[in-house]
Amino acid sequence: MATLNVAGRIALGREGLPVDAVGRGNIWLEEDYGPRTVQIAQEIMLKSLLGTDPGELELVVFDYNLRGVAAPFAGLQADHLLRVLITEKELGDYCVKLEQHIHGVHTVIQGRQRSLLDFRRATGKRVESYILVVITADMYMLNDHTKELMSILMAAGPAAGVTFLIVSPTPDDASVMFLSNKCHVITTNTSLTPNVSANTIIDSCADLAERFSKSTMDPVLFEDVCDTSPQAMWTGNSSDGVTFDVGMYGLETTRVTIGSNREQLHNALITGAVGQGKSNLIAVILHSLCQRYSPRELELYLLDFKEGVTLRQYANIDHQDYLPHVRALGLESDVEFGMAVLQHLYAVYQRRMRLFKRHSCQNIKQYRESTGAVVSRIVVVIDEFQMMLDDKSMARDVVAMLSKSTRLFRAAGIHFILASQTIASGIELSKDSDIFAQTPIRIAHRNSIRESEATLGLGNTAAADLHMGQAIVNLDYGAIASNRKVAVAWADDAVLSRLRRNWWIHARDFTRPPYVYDGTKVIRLDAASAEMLATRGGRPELFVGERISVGGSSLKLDFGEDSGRNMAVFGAGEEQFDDADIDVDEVTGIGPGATDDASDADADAQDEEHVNNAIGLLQNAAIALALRNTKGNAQFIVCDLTDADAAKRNDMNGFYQFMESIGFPVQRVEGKALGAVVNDLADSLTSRTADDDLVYLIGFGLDKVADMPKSFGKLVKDGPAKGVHVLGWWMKTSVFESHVGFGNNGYFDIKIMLRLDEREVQRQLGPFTAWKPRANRALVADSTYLSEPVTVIPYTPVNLETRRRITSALFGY
Ligand SMILES: Nc1ncnc2c1ncn2[C@@H]1O[C@H](COP(=O)(O)OP(=O)(O)OP(=O)(O)O)[C@@H](O)[C@H]1O
Repeated sequence: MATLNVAGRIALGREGLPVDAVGRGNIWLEEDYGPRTVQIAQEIMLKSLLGTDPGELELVVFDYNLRGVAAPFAGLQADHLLRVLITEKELGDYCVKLEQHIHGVHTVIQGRQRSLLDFRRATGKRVESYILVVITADMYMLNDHTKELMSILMAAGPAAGVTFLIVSPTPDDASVMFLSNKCHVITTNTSLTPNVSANTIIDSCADLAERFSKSTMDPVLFEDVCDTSPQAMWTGNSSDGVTFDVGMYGLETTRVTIGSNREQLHNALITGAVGQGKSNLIAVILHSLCQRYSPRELELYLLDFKEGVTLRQYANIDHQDYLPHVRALGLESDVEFGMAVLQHLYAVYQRRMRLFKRHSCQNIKQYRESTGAVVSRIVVVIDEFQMMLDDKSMARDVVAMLSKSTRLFRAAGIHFILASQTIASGIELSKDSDIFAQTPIRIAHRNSIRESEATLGLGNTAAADLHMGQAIVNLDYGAIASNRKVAVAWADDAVLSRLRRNWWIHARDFTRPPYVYDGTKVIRLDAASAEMLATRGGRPELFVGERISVGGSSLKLDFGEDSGRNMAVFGAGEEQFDDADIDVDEVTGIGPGATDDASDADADAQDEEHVNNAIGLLQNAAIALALRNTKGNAQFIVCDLTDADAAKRNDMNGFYQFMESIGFPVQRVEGKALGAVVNDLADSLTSRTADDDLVYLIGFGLDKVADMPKSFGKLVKDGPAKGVHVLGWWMKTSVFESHVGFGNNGYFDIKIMLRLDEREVQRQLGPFTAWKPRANRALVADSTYLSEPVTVIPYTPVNLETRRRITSALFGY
């Protein structure tokens, strides 16, 4: 239970002069410009602070006369318990804020008590907080507008917890009497001997800051705002939107309904500086939704553009249970996955709208009401969504897609909650942009004035004055009058994880775990083994990697006996690192004395950071072609010109052994013998018959071939239609071009780009192809089967574990 101490009345000086203070009355201390006045003012400030619970009283000081009145209190600034105003303009602006603050306190009290002090006492709750405004100025010199505003504030302030301490001469001057007569006046003649020293103040402030940091926050509990009882679980119907809980506004629970046809609030924006409670709020929103609606009524798509730690626990990673409402989870999302989710939802939107139309309905609510069928609401939460705009080359497309999504998808019951630390710098998200216009729900945690205005609207700086765990909830596009300062509920994971487990137990039989996308995860060929083997014996196919999509399907490419079915991989397959100091044995874990049988040693040896994607692409292409070949009519000829280090790191030995173990021993060719092999293969083309084996000539690191015979051009041109295909990796496209010869570039249908210059990419794939090389990504073009290049997470080189899994899928052991 909260203690509610407040320095409503203090005793001043050695004489113990009683004065009404915090939440009760204003004080006018007549200024005589001597040290005593400052000391008395400081004593009032200190006693107000010490008599009130730590953190419950904020000091705001406008020391116009430079009396140094705030100096010993400086230790409070870090905790936002002291605010210093420097110019008269700042005082004027602050008075406007105070007006809003007092208005807000009145809305909370709703006339149920005469003052905040009485209201707190009656309810026993820490509703709102107190402010002591200290002004040292010759009040008659302030401008009339400020004085008029102050007169209103001084009259209304104390009842709303705002107290003024004015240190100014001549309280009986006609030009200021309308102010001083709202105060208890302490004149210069009052017999008062100050009894606190500057040292006492400094020490007391240090102590106060310490107590404040240790004080239990007395948070609003999740259970206080959301009915977590089993009876309340999944009782909600999402036909007309979904309602989530946020926290307490005074004595009321703040709930927000998103997607209702009546209120027309379809999307939300959440902002807040680092550590001010954004992640906590998202957890509160998600769990209150999941408690209220069953997975049939509500589906979630959750994307995190940061490290994705909070979302991890909603997936069945390292444990069995998962959050059954979630369809897709993006941990460490990237723009491509963000866009893939939006595309996926666009398809859902189109399907739903077609369905509604068939029943002559315009939106989800009408459809549900007229048919009685259940169609879920979909809520998409994108944390740090502004990071989707960081890549300038894609920002325009992302904004267009987000605008479309926030504008259209509502009719299909799809709503967005966009969260961000910072939006002020995003020009694309300026207040006039469509995304903002479609996002009436604004929730702002503490932030800079600029961010507050960016979230709530020009002039609405309320978020700059919040404490951690508080938020301004505004359901009217940020209109100042609609600000509500809400104490956000505290999402204690002990409580939430119990709920999640319970939901899972109830839903595991009719839900699937969410699809989890982790942009940094290493994916290997075994992820596709079921698919690869299901149609074994069918047309030859290459398995390249995982598409960036909801569901993460594999990208496979037909590799049958048709002209052009050759594959070229371009660019560095790994980040260049300075390997001069790196001991290969250390990197691979294979000691000098270790066996040459790398296949056994490799499992832990492949340093995932340093695997080579080009090598992986070729290895995996060969394995997929071999695995799917049930006739046993394929020859694999490999020329590996990579250095020994790369071969070891990417376990070429293990690869050869595996090919042999599945019935396709690899014929290995030295670099100097490659020309002869190429010549022979080219010569053999005319006499090849349908009974001849398919031939796959695979070259790793072909840039090293200085004297590629001219017949290579003939081979790539005429080979595929006769069952002879080339799969090669070149670092440089210029070397590739000189190898294939003039006019033969087009006989490589499949071109895969890794780390190489965008100009080189454009030379191969056309001037409008955008490609920024990144770790763990490849751009795949297939001039026959893909309408445009596709970004994939390429399968990395096979390791022991992958080979075991594939073997067991193949042979059942
Ligand atoms: N409503 C609340 N009540 C009590 N404590 C809270 C509340 N919200 C946040 N906190 C405290 O603040 C800490 C930071 O909160 P949170 O992680 O949600 O901030 P954030 O804004 O998401 O930060 P970041 O952007 O760094 O992830 C929490 O660990 C918690 O201790």
